[in-house]
Amino acid sequence: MIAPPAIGRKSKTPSKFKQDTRSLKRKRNADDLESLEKSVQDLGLKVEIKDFKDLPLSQPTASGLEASHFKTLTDIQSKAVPLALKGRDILGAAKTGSGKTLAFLVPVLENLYRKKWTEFDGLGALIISPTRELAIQIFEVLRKIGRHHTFSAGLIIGGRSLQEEQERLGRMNILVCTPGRMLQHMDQTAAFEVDNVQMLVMDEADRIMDMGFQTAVDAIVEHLPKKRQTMLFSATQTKRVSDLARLSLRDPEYVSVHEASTSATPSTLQQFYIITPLADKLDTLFGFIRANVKSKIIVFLSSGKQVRFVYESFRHLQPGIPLMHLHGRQKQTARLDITSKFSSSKNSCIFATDVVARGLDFPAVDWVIQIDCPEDADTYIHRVGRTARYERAGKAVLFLDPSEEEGMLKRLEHKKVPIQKTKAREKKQQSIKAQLQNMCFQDPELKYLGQKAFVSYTRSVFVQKDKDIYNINNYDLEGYASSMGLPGAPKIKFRKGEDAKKAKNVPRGMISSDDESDGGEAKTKKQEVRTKYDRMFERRNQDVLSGHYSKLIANDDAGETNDPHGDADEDNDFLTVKRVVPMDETDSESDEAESGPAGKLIEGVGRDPIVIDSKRKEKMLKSKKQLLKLKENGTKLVFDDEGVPHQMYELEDEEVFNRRGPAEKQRARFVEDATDKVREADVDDKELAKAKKRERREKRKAREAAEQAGVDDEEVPDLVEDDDHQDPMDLLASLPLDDEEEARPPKRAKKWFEDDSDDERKAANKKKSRVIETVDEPETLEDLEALAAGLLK
Ligand SMILES: Nc1ncnc2c1ncn2[C@@H]1O[C@H](COP(=O)(O)OP(=O)(O)OP(=O)(O)O)[C@@H](O)[C@H]1O
Repeated sequence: MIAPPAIGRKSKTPSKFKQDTRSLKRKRNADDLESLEKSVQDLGLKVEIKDFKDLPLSQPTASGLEASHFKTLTDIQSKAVPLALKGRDILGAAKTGSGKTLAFLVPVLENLYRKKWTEFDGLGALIISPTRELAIQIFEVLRKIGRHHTFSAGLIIGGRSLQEEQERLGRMNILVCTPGRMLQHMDQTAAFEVDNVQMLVMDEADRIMDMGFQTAVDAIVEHLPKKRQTMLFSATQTKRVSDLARLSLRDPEYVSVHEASTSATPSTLQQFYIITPLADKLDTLFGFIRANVKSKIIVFLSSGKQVRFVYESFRHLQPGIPLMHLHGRQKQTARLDITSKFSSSKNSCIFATDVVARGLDFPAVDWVIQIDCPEDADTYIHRVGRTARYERAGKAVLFLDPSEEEGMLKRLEHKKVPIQKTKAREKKQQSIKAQLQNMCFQDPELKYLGQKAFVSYTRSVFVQKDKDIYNINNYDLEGYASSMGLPGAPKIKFRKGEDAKKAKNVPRGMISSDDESDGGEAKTKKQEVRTKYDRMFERRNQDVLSGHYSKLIANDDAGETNDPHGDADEDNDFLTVKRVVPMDETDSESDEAESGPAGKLIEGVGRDPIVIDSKRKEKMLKSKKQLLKLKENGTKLVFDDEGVPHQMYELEDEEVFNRRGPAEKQRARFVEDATDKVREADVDDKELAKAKKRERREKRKAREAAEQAGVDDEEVPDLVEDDDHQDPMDLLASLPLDDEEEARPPKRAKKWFEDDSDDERKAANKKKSRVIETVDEPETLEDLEALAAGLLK
């Protein structure tokens, strides 16, 4: 300790005093750090620590926790935090909603703090999350409990320009990121150094280690220093997480707090399943939502298209509760907006894909409904984990097709998931089939969406690995299509050997679509007799669907391929029907629709047949003018006196040609003759120009003389040249130059965003204008990052 200044001594100057105070503070901090480090070393691992105040934590973390109202530790926290503070590698597994986020964030802040990490030390901790939403959530918790620290923290999840992110990266001490984006930066951002990273954390590690993310994670880990602390957390510990050699964990501590527990899910969670044939599940779901309008509900579906169809159709049916939808193909801004709206809502129902299944912490969710069976028991556990979080109560219902019951129950039992059978109340059941049919008839876009949803659902079932649960032949697909309001089930051919998990993570565009098999053709019941109504229905929708029609309707002649990316909204390559049509088949769409868009090869004269493999070509064929471009150019012929046609330029007989001398001489003579002709013509032109000039001068003189003499215009012979005789050169000279085109309205620069002034213009051009999609930067993300700067004092 430094002794206080003795009384009576000569008082110090203010600057000297300031210096002393600073060094005093520094010394005290060093002492504090030393004693903190000692406390951490002495921390016994046998005693269970209940309160955060009993942990050897720095003042900034302690006050951050207190300000966020975290007092007592959860089970996973009390086991994992002391170990992690001591620098041990951790493999943590604990039930959903049990507080894993703090279990790694507290050690991240503390360990960097004790290492006296500053902005000059660069990146100290990297936290990887499988989804953007989860990354944002982790970042928010970090911001809350780290508010009194001086570290800088960043969120690297895409959604803004790479360059913008690059500028920030160099300054970050703690990064929360998604694997793909992180890897992109490691490869492309020169100033981004990861050599100093002390801690690597993976939240929802099993998902990150899933197929698809594996390569990205491997590459990231390769960039990181070998000597570091690694922590993996998940709600379900799978074999893959235990396969740790590739992550170079050093003698990791397995912290699995609920291993001995009789259930893998929180005890406050009530779980039910209901047997509902595929063809009835929309009815059952609607009945359920109608009966629970005063609740907060999450409904899980298998694909983005399923989500969109159910959302759009239920919205029209107005069940009496606010509806939302969330899937991976929405823009980042929309996703953030919806997530926060659902978080703050009291009663609402959100339709979602597994993008929200992991880690997301929505407060006070009453029900989790899984209308499409999850791909495995782990996914089931993560989905139901969105309710009954941190000691709250919650309920979950799983819809099972009769064919899925046995297999799924076996899997759940194996994973220690207690679930009871229940039944929907007959009274509450309500069929919405007729309404959906009517809606699809009225709204072709909805019908199209339904077709896509049907296809993506069928595909999702087909690609499932667990054939004990999923067998495409067991489902009543025709009945399902009809329950969606569709006039029939689109026929689909599938590809063999697809992996559902892999397909989920692989980026679009990486899939080849041509190795198809007849494998499991969608089971369609006996061909129903098509009524007049059916035909009318199909015809009515052709205008809107024509572009999509060929992709969705079965075609036995032209091959169809199945893209495993049902989620891809614009997956035009999903069912691509390559048609070969004659060039003049422009009006044949309706006929074709009646008979099915069968592929025909019509050979155009002297030209290859046109293959319609893009929207652009299809559009082109509709316009005669455009079509002309595709046609062969005509040949101009000259007829002689006998009426015999000749080409415009016919080659002279070689002998006649040779008789006139060698080719080189003939060429020289031709050039000479041509030069003479041009010269003569030039002389004539000059003569003519001179004469005209003279004439104009004379006319001008005569006009001036007449004006001086005071003669009326009428009396003067017509001296003004009429337009017909105007000199073409003068006329040319009078035309505006390119850059003088003031009269012409300037072309509007292309805009990729809209501003306020656009509103007025749009209102004026309402009918004509095309909607320009806004490509806004995600506001909430910016806000978040601005807030993160709060960490950087
Ligand atoms: N010590 C604590 N005291 C009070 N509340 C806590 C504590 N730790 C976590 N919570 C709260 O519990 C909820 C769940 O925490 P968290 O999201 O970390 O769970 P999780 O285990 O990561 O869940 P999942 O496996 O679903 O990702 C959060 O709302 C969080 O604020």
